[in-house]
Amino acid sequence: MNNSVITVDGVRRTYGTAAHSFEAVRGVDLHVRRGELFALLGTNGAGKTSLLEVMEGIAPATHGEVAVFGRNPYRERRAVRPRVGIMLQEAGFPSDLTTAETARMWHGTLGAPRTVAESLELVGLAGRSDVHVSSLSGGERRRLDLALAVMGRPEILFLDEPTTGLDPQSRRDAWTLVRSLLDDGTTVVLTTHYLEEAQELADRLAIMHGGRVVRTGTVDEIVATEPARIRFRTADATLADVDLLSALPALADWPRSDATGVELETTDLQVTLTALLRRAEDTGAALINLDASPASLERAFLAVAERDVEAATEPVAA
Ligand SMILES: Nc1ncnc2c1ncn2[C@@H]1O[C@H](COP(=O)(O)OP(=O)(O)OP(=O)(O)O)[C@@H](O)[C@H]1O
Repeated sequence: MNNSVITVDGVRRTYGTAAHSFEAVRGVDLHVRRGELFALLGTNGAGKTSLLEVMEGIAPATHGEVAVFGRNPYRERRAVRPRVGIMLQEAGFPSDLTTAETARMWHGTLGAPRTVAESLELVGLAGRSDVHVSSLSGGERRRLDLALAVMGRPEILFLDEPTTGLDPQSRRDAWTLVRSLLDDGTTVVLTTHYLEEAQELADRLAIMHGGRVVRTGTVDEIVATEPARIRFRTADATLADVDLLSALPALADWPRSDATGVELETTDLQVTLTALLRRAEDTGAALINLDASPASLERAFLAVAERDVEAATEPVAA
């Protein structure tokens, strides 16, 4: 982990005090490597923003340690902040300034920034320079946030739901910009609710639920933790019999069969499917609406949300 630029070690974050406290982050360990895009996914209220704010140095951890470039981002903010770019979920710009005035104001606070024109150009806002922030659309405001976050040529860029509210084309333009920053060596930490976004951009990701990281790895590694599925209907009683189906190879779970059809979960789609097709051929039975689908990041995400409900409702640690 020598190339880690961020390490998070046993981090907890509690809001409020005593009887009214709520522990939003419940002991997280992770690291982010130089030059990678690390995505934080999670259910609503999972603790992504709470954790991100600790990594950004906006808030201290209640317990545990965070190091960014080997320094505490909260206590050593002066050393760390100039090297990072932050795009919050809500920026709150003065609405009576124009886009260009807002960008110029931010420009004045930075060390060796990109020009205002270049920054606005990068996010496709060059043509909106003279428009008041109050007149920008929600998506345009997100793009202005992004322009300011990248203006200081950060080594690490924190993006909290950067493409929420963007239309599909603007979202893809944002991905192109993020990819070009990665090509230039920028490290990116991003939270998102768009699994497609994580799939497109992330080198590694963590799925949070109930204040904890419950899955971490590459997209392929996380998807590999989930079984593939085979579904079909059949008029043949033998093929729908769960006891007989349970003898199929590589099943991950007991087969399910009801009036709507049969569902099989398998750790090896090809092996199970081949055996099923052979059995259908031997008996001459038709497999109606046969559907075989590999595991997906979406399935892994939904499984986390379903299986780990207890983690979310567990009492707060003292
Ligand atoms: N200032 C606060 N005071 C008390 N509780 C808070 C505060 N901020 C957040 N929380 C709670 O902490 C939990 C985690 O919130 P957080 O915003 O970190 O989640 P998230 O994963 O970013 O959620 P979302 O995907 O909905 O944006 C939530 O239950 C939230 O209600």
